[in-house]
Amino acid sequence: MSTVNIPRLDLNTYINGDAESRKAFSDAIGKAFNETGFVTIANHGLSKELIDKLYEQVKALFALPEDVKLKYEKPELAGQRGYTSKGKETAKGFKVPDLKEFWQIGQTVTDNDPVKDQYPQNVQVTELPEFNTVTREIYQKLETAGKSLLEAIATYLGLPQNYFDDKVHNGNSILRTLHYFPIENPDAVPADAVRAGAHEDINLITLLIGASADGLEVLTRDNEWFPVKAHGEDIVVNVGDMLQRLTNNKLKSTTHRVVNPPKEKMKESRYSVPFFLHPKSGMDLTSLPSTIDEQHPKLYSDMTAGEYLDERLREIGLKK
Ligand SMILES: O=C(O)CCC(=O)C(=O)O
Ligand SMILES: [Fe+2]
Repeated sequence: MSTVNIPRLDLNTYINGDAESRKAFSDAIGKAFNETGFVTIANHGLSKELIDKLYEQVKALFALPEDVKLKYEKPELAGQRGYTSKGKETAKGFKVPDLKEFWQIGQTVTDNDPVKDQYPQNVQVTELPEFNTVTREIYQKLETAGKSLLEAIATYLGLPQNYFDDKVHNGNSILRTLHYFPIENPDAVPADAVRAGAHEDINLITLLIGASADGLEVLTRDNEWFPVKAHGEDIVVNVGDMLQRLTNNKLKSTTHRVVNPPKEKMKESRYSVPFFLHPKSGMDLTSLPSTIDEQHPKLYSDMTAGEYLDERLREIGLKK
């Protein structure tokens, strides 16, 4: 098996570090994003207590009766808020849906904000008030950590440190709480059905809580699947297609998947919570001129983040 550069980086050395530590952090995240598209991050600002509280609520949510969960499903919102039941999302290019159910929480802005109309209201779980509050807190903390990571990436790309700030301020990010449900009858599962089929994320970067549970794998340059292991409460951060597009493939949106457990563990649930960091829909994703040259010809057409998201949601079956 090939070795893969997924370094463990300490975000505190960037946020509170001197110029030299900040540069070292930018260089390391840029190099890893160029080579494998993945890093793990320690000291991200989320305490163990907060993460434990989150998972307690996530488990309680998915343990609600089916009919209660279904009343929160909003196909008219393309699954972007509230509940998405089993069998709804299919990875691009796959025929069989993923073996998962999930709940999504979006951005909240003040009533007079120019982007207010673009964001549907979040769906509140009346049965679990604490679910609503803890996921809001997690959303805000991951958004803050994500902004620092984007600063470091901007520096690596030779852009002003604040390049992404106005683009992601009040952006269209999504917090997804995921339940990969127990498989009661492994023999009845179609051979090609997996927890999450091989895919790339749509957004700029993804911050994932809970990847310490087995199952997440990345596809290496040698076309081999390599397991991602996070230490303790560390989060996993990876490049999405929007950042890959902006950088004309200099930063790689690496294909990843979540495999099914061995047969004897199929009756166990797996939970995870990714935060898909999106910009506002108006962000221009035209590849940066500095990433285009004779060796690296321009690969993508020019599009805004909003146009691109629409195209992708149709491809994965969430938008009709
Ligand atoms: O559950 C995981 O570990 C990863 C989930 C994922 O890749 C996604 O939802 O895009
Ligand atoms: Fe993903």
